Amino acid sequence: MPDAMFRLVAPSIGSTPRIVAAIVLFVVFDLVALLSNLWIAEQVAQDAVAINLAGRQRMLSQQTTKALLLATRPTSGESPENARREINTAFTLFEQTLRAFDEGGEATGGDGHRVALRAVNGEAARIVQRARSLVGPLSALLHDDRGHLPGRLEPAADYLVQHNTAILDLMNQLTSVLEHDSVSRTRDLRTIQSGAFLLALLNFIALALGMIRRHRAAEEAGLLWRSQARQDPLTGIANRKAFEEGAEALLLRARQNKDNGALLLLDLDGFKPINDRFGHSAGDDILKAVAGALTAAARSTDLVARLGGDEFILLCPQAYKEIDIDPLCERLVNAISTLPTADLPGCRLGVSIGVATYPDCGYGLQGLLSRADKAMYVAKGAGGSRWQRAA
Ligand SMILES: Nc1nc2c(ncn2[C@@H]2O[C@H](COP(=O)(O)OP(=O)(O)OP(=O)(O)O)[C@@H](O)[C@H]2O)c(=O)[nH]1
Repeated sequence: MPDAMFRLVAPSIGSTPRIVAAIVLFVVFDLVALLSNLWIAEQVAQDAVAINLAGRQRMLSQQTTKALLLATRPTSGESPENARREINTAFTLFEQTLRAFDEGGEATGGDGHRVALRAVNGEAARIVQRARSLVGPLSALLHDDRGHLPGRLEPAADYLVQHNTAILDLMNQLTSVLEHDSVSRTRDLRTIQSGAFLLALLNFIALALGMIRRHRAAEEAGLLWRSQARQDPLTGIANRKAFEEGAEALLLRARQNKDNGALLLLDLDGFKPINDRFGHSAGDDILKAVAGALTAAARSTDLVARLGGDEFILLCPQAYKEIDIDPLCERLVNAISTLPTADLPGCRLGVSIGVATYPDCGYGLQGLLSRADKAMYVAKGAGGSRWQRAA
């Protein structure tokens, strides 16, 4: 991911409180998506029941009409008693369902179980109210004072024949409006669900990016710390620890391959007077210049380090005795003795170099160091600004 985008999406999520906040948000968004899913399923189930019952109202209305006609104008073989029972059952169900649509409450489902209906609203409520006012007179005609079917049903049959089409039409409208409401309610809920899912996803991405960012920062801090722990803070070249690690690995390889090489231990001559006469910072500048001169003179495969004070060291793999080492030492002595000291009048800088070669002095780092140290003191004792190979 490009860095600019990374910064845009996860501006400062790397800190612990922000990661915790992002995890909490992730859980919340996911819960919203889950709950809206359950809510949608529940709504769809309730809508299906309501649509089904609205459809059944048409059938009940037809059934009541037919039974009323049979009860009032019996044809051959039809039992008026059965018809009266059917009127009672069908019309009671019809009325009960219409009331449940209007006021909310229980109705009887197709399988005889009780089902809870929500009161409909909007256009559906207006249709239900119109239907109830249309059915109201019929209800009065079909129930006597004790709530039973009256003896004479002709007025009810006439009323229903007259208004059945209108009632059927209203029940058709109710079914369509309920279907339409259900579709748009489901669509709205889906939008909420998709939004919650999208937010959860974005939050997850931000969270993941935040963690990557945190991981990267920790890695960078570790790298910086490791490089600082291996660097001489004044000169910027490797310190003793880094040199020892690198040299051990190099000498191990050299031992396995039976390679030649050399360890050069360097100690400046005449450094203390610079410090004493011109101050510590003038001495620091000299140490930095020496480090630069050594690095410039060394090959890219050589290890160059400052051991401390005015002591430096070089490990030169695959350096062949005099052929390579003498010219290198000469270059180093010249480079250091010709460092610009114009603003340090009366000071002469030089360097004494002790050289221990391998395999002659062995492949062990400590052995090479001690032989080079002794050789360096011989060079210094002989007046400095020279090199000496270990005996
Ligand atoms: N400016 C500066 N001086 C340092 C630093 N580390 C050590 N020194 C000084 O380096 C000097 C080293 O002393 P010597 O080794 O006697 O210096 P020298 O004059 O070259 O003497 P020989 O080595 O005997 O030739 C001491 O004065 C230390 O205080 C440093 O980081 N910066």
